[in-house]
Amino acid sequence: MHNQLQYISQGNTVEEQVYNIHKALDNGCDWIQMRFKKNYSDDAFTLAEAVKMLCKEYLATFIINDNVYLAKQLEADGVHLGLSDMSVEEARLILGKTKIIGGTANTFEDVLQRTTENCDYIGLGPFQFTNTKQNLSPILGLEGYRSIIGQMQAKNIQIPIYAIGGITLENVESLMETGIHGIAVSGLITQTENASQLINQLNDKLYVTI
Ligand SMILES: Cc1ncc(COP(=O)(O)OP(=O)(O)O)c(N)n1
Ligand SMILES: Cc1nc(C(=O)O)sc1CCOP(=O)(O)O
Ligand SMILES: [Mg+2]
Repeated sequence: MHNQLQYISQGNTVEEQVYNIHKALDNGCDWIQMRFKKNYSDDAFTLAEAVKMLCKEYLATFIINDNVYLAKQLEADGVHLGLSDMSVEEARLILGKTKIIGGTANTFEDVLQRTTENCDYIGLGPFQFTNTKQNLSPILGLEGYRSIIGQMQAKNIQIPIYAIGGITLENVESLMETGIHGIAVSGLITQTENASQLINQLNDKLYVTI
């Protein structure tokens, strides 16, 4: 089963992105989503090459946001697709059966769609307000996760759910209690002054052994 903590990278330049991703890897994050909104530029290819090498060095999972062709070209471990990105079906034809294809969902109806499309996981959000992404869908909050995951359980839908959107360390335990599989975070890890302590604390709350 997939790791429970995904770092979604930030940075306006290749250098900023590499710095932030290296910091996350060097402090214990083992699943990177390269999210570089100049996605179809030469810089994106340069960045993806560097991130692929870093993830190989750290034995981390490497997926790319939006750009399926780049993921294919770099033989990344997979992609994350939003509801207005390439279809999961088309991405699966391009990437093949062994690659990870994650999909965004904002409602239970989206979850049903992602399940029908056979996504490997769902990024369900936004949990709360965040400046990291523009044009957010309606905020879900804890009640939103409880409602959607309750509907999933009623229909025995078992696709892994990752909460995303404005997540802080204080939110993790209550989010995990809703039944999510894990979390995807961006700003929390990018902005921390103590990445090692933060990532250890996040992992302690995520990988709780009963
Ligand atoms: C894990 C995860 N969940 C959701 C998203 C959002 O993807 P998308 O809706 O395509 O928006 P952009 O990230 O492309 O702005 C994600 N990237 N990762
Ligand atoms: C990339 C993304 N997608 C979201 C969604 O709701 O689909 S929220 C989001 C931003 C996540 O970054 P941060 O942890 O800094 O809030
Ligand atoms: Mg997208």
